[in-house]
Amino acid sequence: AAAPIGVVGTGVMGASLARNLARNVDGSVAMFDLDQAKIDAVIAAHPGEDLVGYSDLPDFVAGLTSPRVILLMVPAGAPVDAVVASLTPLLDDGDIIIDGGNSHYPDTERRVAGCAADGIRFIGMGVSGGEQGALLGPAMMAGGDPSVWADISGLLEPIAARADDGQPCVALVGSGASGHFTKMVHNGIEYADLQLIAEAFAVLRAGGRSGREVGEIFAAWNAGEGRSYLLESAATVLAQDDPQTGGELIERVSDHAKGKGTGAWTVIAAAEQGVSVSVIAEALFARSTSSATAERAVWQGDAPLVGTVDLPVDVVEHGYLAARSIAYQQGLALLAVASEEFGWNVELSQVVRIWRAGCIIRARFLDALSKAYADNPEATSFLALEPFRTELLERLPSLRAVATAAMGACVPVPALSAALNHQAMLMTGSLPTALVQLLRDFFGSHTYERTDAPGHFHIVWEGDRSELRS
Ligand SMILES: O=C(O)[C@H](O)[C@@H](O)[C@H](O)[C@H](O)COP(=O)(O)O
Repeated sequence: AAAPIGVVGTGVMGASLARNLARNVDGSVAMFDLDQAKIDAVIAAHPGEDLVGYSDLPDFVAGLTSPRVILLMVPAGAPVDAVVASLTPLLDDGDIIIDGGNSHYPDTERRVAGCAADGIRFIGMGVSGGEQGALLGPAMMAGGDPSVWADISGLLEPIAARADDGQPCVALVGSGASGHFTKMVHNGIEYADLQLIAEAFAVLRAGGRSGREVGEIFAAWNAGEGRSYLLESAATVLAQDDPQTGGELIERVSDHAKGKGTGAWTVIAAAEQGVSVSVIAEALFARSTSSATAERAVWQGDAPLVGTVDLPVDVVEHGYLAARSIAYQQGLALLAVASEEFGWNVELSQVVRIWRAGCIIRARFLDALSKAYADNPEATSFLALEPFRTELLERLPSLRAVATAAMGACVPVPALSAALNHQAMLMTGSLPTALVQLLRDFFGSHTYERTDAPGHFHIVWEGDRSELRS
């Protein structure tokens, strides 16, 4: 019998999603890969799972029910365009292509329009959760036409992660490329939280603890209000022995951090939208600096600056939690501004509801956050809403203590301090950026605004220094 859905790509995510679908949809799941051996390997490894493999694209397309639903799980960029170009001539009006990879949202906008011209309905959908998530229940953020969603939601809801209230962590978050933009922001927040955990790790280690001891502290934090997948994962990996030396694995892992692009895209989108995602940006640049081998080598001969940091563990915990909430707020602010800019009608309560399970940035506080957004859909910042406002104000002294102590001991904490600086700027009545404005007027006649009169003003700096109003 023909399959209700087909998956292109048998990599980690593609194969895991196909198997998850095979367990949850009525009928078989078609899988396509140019390499028949890869297909055979996946199917042979999972006998009894209703998977049908193809390495001939026309056969694969013919093996699908109509309207055809094809989920692409291939690397972002040219591979997606190549598959779409091969599929298009084989598909009929109304057939659906879902791009489930980490595609860049402008590419998705282009592909939606391109496919529409051929009568094909293209939808971009962010999928989060890694291999285990894809297999057992990912979080999925789709963006596009509600009529397309109506045709695919029945296939996707059964495979999605379930939050504690039983709701599937999948939805149409908005129109256009909002699905991939939401996933990009998810990844940006992931970058920030990974870096914040790494900095908390460095501060606790600078207090003379071993990696294993810090792991136990993270396990304790994970048992509390800060509960999250990344804290749980940090506790797990820090408890890992090195299979080669028997010592702590963390001691043998290179500190050169890599990235595949979604963090950079988030920072670029934020710069274009005029939104500060400084915590995410510092996390991105920390990866760049960690991998600046030649420049780091220049300083390796000099005496290390790093001193010791002696702080109560709960102060570090509260500092970390404050910075984490600021990173989430920065990401969600970017999503709100972009949704406005592009007319996507993204509801933040819906996005946060999806992030409660299955995805990498899932965390306990998202339950309360999705409720807070549902009650306050127009909220500018969730940190202005209770209980988050009071929590942040209570934790800010800890964030200041951690950032100050760390910087005093030259333990690099770019993300923690970015969070502190960002919040401090929001809470400061008059910022020194007034001088930036005046200097821009001085060297570039860019004009400035006054706090006591509407309009734009300019000083005739090279003349009689009179003030002109425009
Ligand atoms: O949500 C997820 O399942 C992950 O975010 C996933 O998408 C992937 O692991 C990231 O792309 C890693 O990104 P970097 O390689 O850039 O760290």
